[in-house]
Amino acid sequence: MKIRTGIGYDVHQFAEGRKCILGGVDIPHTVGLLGHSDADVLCHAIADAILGALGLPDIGYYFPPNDDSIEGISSLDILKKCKMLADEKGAELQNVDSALVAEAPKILPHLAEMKANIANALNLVPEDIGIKATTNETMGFVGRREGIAAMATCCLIIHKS
Ligand SMILES: Nc1ccn([C@@H]2O[C@H](COP(=O)(O)O)[C@@H](O)[C@H]2O)c(=O)n1
Ligand SMILES: C[C@@]1(CO)OP(=O)(O)OP(=O)(O)OC[C@H]1O
Repeated sequence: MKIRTGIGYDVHQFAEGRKCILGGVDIPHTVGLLGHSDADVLCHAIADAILGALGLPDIGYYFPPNDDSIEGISSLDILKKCKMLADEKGAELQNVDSALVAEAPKILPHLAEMKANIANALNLVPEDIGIKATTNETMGFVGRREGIAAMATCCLIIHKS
């Protein structure tokens, strides 16, 4: 048995006319997030944390940004793929922890729904999913409201030798 951890980080910029989807929740906001996918920066950081813990290549390897067939893909489906890859490796995901850095929108009112979505995609329970949010105290690109950053960690147990 092996215990492994992973870390993931992602950034998406704000853009007019896009949705602001975080943890699979379409959060009402004046601008949305730009991306080839649904641009769910939180799910992308979590996906990379899981892939890292599995010793696999990163999200862009499995979901190339130049692949037209995945344009607009739901990042919850990306998490489902990560769960499948974990299953194939005999890995049991234990928990995910994460942090969003954004001046706006307010994340707190949506936390429960976000945790439920992510837990559902990964076949975990909401208590296994940590999500924190903080502003960047007006500093840097996040502080200027140009985008959102997310970071995530995870822990898993690999049962196969
Ligand atoms: N986008 C955000 C940012 C923050 N929160 C919540 O507000 C608390 C205080 O944030 P500070 O950056 O001022 O320390 C933070 O702990 C979160 O609970 C939020 O919901 N959405
Ligand atoms: C899933 C992908 C697919 O294009 O999503 P993007 O919206 O391009 O987001 P990014 O975090 O820049 O890179 C991950 C990509 O693989």
